[in-house]
Amino acid sequence: MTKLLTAEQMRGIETAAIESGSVTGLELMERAGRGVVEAVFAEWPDLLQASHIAVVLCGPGNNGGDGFVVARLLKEWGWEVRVFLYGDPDSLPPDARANYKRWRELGEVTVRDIDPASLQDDDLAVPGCSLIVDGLFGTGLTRPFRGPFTAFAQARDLSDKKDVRVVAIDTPSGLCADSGRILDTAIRADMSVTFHAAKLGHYLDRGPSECGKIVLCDIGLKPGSESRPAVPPDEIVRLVERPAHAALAKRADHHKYSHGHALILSGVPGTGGAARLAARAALRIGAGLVSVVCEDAEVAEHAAQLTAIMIKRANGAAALAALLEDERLNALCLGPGLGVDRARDLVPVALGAGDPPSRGRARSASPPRRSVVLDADALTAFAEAPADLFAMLHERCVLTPHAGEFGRLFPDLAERLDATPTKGPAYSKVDATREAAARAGCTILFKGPDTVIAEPSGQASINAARYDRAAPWLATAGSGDVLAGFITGLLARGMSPMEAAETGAWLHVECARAFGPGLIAEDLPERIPEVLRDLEHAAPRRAR
Ligand SMILES: NC(=O)C1=CN([C@@H]2O[C@H](COP(=O)(O)OP(=O)(O)OC[C@H]3O[C@@H](n4cnc5c(N)ncnc54)[C@H](OP(=O)(O)O)[C@@H]3O)[C@@H](O)[C@H]2O)[C@@H](O)CC1
Ligand SMILES: [K+]
Repeated sequence: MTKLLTAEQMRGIETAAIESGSVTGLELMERAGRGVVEAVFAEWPDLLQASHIAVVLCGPGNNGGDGFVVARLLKEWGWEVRVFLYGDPDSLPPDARANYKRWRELGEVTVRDIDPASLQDDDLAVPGCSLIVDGLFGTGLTRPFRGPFTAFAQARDLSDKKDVRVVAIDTPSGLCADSGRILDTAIRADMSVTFHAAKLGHYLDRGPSECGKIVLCDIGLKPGSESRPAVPPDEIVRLVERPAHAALAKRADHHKYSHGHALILSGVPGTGGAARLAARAALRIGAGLVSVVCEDAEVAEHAAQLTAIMIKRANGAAALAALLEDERLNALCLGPGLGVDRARDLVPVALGAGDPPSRGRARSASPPRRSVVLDADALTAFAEAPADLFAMLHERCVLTPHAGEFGRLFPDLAERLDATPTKGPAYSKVDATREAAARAGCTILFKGPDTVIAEPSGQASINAARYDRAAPWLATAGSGDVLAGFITGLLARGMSPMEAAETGAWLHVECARAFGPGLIAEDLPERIPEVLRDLEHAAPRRAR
């Protein structure tokens, strides 16, 4: 499991380790600085071949302390190093001050007031500079600050070397470690070296754009003891990773009904393509049977296009309710191409929230807990009255909003997420998705390149289509319909909502990456066989 931490969680782990006596803060800082230098040489081996010139920008906290360690190590390597401290040397925290003093035995420090009005940026134009080290702010960024960032921008622009590289210590300064949001302005790094575990901000929002490449440096912090972990496991956000092949494999002794029957509800004639995309995705991901549900007038359109996928007729809410008396139909998908009017009629029935409104019968005492994915129009249909939807949702539901749909159902959360952050830690997409899941009472998958998945218990994960999993071609019409279909198919196969959402999101990105440029939504389900084969080959071989 790849865990992602908040700044506070990281401080908790650091404090627990120091208090246990297993390590000192000074040792951690030394390992952090050394890790940065090793990462620089590993990433840019040409810098090893001769001595170079570096500019090291240090801030008023321990991030600055790491900067002084880096400066010392580069100097010992034979480099010429120019160090700038933004802050008062006498106010540095103890470990940073110790490293400031060690550096001062080797070289000068240009001290700057952190008041931007006093900046003398010309000094930063260091001829021949090959490397800029950003040690201004890390996990302790609490508010927007422009001064050193202006200075940094000038250092980069004024450098006469066009290939000057920028390494950020822990996080690019100005980037909120918890949310990936920028407090006013940020340094853009080519590489960010972070310690013990990546932070949420490395993967959320603007994080991936500002961090360059992420390098994880082990500074020897041991996990907390099982009985008293420094961070409760439930509070840790996970990065969604490659699913186990066993979770997706089919057993030889199973038949099609062992893998469930997924229903995809479709809309008026001419809009059925989205439902067919979702249905194809559900079938490819391994649902035993998949049916598109439509009204009489839409049968011809679907029949002309579908073969393995069946067609079931249901003219209106009462007919759907009758259809759903068959309990083998265990997963439903509503939304892709459904139309908001039809969604308003059918969503309550799909959720087992009583019979169709027109019949007016009392709500069933124990509605069937069938898995239901709501996407697109099925979400927009409740924009005027989200509470009505939340009252019907249950624990087997998954909502898959993009940012616009999220804003329609959770306008207050979206507003907080959209507001310009004025202090750190800023409100994050993880915060918003967790609150939304708690309010809705079901799993929420909040789409984007930084897809966040959360369930009402607070468990949360990020499926990042960034860094080495970037999939820009996923931004194409119908891609969301396919994702909804993948999740529905996995639910039909018996996965929990959280597992289905995570696995579906991971496979969605993997299929896009397997296809590459030129991808359209139709291509995504067709890549599933290749992706499943790769998973099988990556799985550890069983002992004979
Ligand atoms: N945790 C670990 O295990 C390890 C951590 N390590 C390193 O420590 C880093 C965290 O150090 P940190 O906590 O001292 O925070 P840091 O980012 O240096 O900034 C705090 C200072 O900045 C100030 N300040 C903030 N915003 C400001 C603004 N806008 N404008 C002006 N000032 C502002 C803030 O002032 P205050 O808010 O207190 O008034 C405070 O003085 C971490 O990222 C990693 O690099 C490693 O050594 C290895 C082990
Ligand atoms: K930094």
